[in-house]
Amino acid sequence: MEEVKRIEELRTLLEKLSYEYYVLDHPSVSDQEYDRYMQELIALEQKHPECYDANSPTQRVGGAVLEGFEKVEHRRMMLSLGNVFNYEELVAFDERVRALEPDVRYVVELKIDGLAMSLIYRDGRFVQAVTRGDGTIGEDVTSNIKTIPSIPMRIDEPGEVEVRGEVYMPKASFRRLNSEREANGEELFANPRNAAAGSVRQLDSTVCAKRGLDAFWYYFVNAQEHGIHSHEEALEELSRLHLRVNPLRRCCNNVDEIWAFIEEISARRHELPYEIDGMVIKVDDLNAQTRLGTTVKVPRWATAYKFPAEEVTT
Ligand SMILES: NC(=O)c1cc2c(N)ncc(C(N)=O)c2s1
Repeated sequence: MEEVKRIEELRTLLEKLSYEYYVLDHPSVSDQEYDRYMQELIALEQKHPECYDANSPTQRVGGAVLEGFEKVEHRRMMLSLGNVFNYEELVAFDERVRALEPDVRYVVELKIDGLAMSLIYRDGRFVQAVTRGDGTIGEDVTSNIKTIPSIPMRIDEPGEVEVRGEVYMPKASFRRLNSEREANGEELFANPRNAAAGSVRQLDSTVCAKRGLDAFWYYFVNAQEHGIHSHEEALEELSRLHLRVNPLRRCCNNVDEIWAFIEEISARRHELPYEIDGMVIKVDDLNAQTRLGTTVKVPRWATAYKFPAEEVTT
C-alpha cells in the first residue's frame, strides 16, 4: 500500500535529517520542511496504527510517565577511571604502562562533565539506555535518553552493539534552565552535571525532552568482536554508525605530546560549549589494553588527568 511505504520512507528520511542537524551540525533542509515531514508521518501513523514502531522519529517524546526505573545488570562492568593531577603523576602512569608495553601509543580525549551512559542496540535498533549505577547494576532510563535528538534510533550494524559515553547538559541549556527556574522561584542547579543527572532521572520524559541534553560516545564495547583493533578505529566506527563522537582528540606517542595537548585544551576549555573536568588518556591498541587489564575498579590502560579545581561559578 502506498501510504505504508511512505511511512517507512519518511522514518528513514527524518532519521537522516536529524543526523545532519544534530550530529553533523549541517542541515540540508529548513526547520519548516523538517516539521512538514514530521507532521506528514504523524498523520500517516495515526491512519495506520498497524505500523506502530517504538523507534519511529515520532516516538522520541511522550511515552508513559514511569513509577520508577528498572534495575539492569551491565554485561560488562562500567569502570571508573584512575586520576592523575600533574605532570609527574602522568609520567608515573606512562612508566607503569611502558613497563609492559614499551612502544605504546595513546589517544587523548576530553573528559566530559556529565553522566556515564550505556546504549544497547539490537539488529540495528535502539533498545535500551542504562546508567552506570554502581558499575555493575544501573537504571533503565531509555524513555529519557530517547528524547536526545542526536542519538540515532537505528544504526547500520546487525547483532548486539553496546556503546558507552557521556550524557551532558550544554552550557547554553544550563543557563536557560536556571534562568527559567529563577523566574519561577525554583531552586537552581549548581552545575550542568547535576542538571543533566536530574533531567535523566525525570519520570516524565516530556520534562527531560525540554532540558536540551546532548551526548558524546567514546567506547564501543566488544569492539574486537567487530574486527576493530584500536580505540581510534572504534571512535571512527562509532562515527560511521552516526553516533556523535567528539572530534577534539589527539593521538600521542609520549608524555610530552600528551602534556602539550592538555595545556592546549586547558587554555581554551572555557570557550567550549560544554563543561569538561579533565582529559582522558587511553592506550590506543585494544590488545595492549587487554594485556594491561584492570584493577578491581579502574583500567591500567587509561587514566584521567583532572584540571585543578576552580571556584568560578558557571
Ligand atoms: N569513567 C570512564 O571510563 C570515562 C569517563 C569519561 C568522560 N567523562 N568523558 C570522556 C571519556 C572518554 N572520552 O573516554 C570518558 S571515559
